[in-house]
Amino acid sequence: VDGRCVSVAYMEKIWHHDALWEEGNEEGYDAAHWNSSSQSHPPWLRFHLGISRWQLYDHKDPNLRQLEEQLAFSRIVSAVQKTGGTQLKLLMSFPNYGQALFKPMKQERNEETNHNLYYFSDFERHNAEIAAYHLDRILGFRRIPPVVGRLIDMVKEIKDITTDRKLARTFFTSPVGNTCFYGQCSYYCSTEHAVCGRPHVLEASLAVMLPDLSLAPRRSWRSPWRRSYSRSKLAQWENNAKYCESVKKSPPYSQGTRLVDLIDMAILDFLMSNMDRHHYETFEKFGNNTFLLHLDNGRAFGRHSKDEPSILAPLVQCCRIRRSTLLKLQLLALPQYRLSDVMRASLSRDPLTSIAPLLSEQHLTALDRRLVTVLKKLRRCQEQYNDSVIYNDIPGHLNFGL
Ligand SMILES: Nc1ncnc2c1ncn2[C@@H]1O[C@H](COP(=O)(O)OP(=O)(O)OP(=O)(O)O)[C@@H](O)[C@H]1O
Ligand SMILES: [Mn+2]
Repeated sequence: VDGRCVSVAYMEKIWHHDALWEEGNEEGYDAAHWNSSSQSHPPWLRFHLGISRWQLYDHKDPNLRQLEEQLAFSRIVSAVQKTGGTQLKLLMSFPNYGQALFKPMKQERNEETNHNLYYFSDFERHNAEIAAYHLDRILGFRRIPPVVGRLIDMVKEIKDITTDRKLARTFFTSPVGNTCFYGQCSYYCSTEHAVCGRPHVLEASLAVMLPDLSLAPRRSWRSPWRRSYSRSKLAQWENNAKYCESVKKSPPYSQGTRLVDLIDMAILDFLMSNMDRHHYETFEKFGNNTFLLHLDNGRAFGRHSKDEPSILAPLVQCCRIRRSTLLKLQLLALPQYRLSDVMRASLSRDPLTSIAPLLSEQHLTALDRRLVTVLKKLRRCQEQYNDSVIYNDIPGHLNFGL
């Protein structure tokens, strides 16, 4: 039983729908002449079919470039608000039936999140979604769906084509003549928090949509290290240094790779300073023995001048790490593979880099500084617990220590 579960359901849907699509085409969409040969599949479908129990896409997946290109350049035929979640998001569709989750630019690249703002009131950043995808891939996790940056014509690609009346009604022209809209959502969807173009061009992130929930249902898990979303209360893990002991004993953390996967996620979040990881998701069909989806990274990369050590609590309190992750971190700490350099190079392939680098140099420097911190914490772990720190997911690998 491997990745096929998602795939089989998908193939069934495609085969059922082929006939329909070839008969009458919806407006703006291409005729779908797909068959069981993957050569005829559009990139988003190849992405869906390639999702496995262990990762979203393969290390050397040749489809990734094509998928990114589709997200960046394919014509947008539909844009409607996506319900669920707290901040404004749009669901965009392409002529080949591919779909993407759109998040608009709300903050300038060099702006740091206000220090008096609680993490749960922070804005989401389009560049954080993009940078998180690159970081996750560089760390070898491949647990974030591909995201690209794109300049959107708010009039031609949203207002003029949307069938979402509620969305269309929130468009207005600002005092200086820029096109703005605010949509409907539970936070920041008001004239004061409108998203405005220059004059109607807007930077945004587009993340490829995962397979529909009806085909590949997902389970949402509360993180044991989630923060208290109250200004006055502390969470259990903040008071109890032995907290990990109880987590380790309780399913699903007591078995398989769930705990080290959670620690991987904590390392990713510490590097990009994301305090907002209250939940994570898995594909239901893969059961408990599967990778964790790292969705919703918009609140990462808010501050470069400050690190947030508490994000590393799962690592510090459990003192455990996958060997593959450790080796990757050690590699990225070497001068010739420096994390900041690899990130800069990787991000430079995103179309929005031509407007401005997606992460400022200060954010890149912060990545290197935080990586040193992670390795320091691991060394301290090994002084304390020796060999039990490394979870050997690469059998046959010789142990050279830290
Ligand atoms: N690429 C994706 N494909 C499919 N579904 C997605 C994708 N990214 C996010 N989602 C779903 O959309 C939901 C809302 O997205 P997201 O968490 O980014 O928005 P949000 O407004 O920040 O939500 P919240 O306030 O609950 O954190 C997520 O819980 C997730 O289930
Ligand atoms: Mn969120």
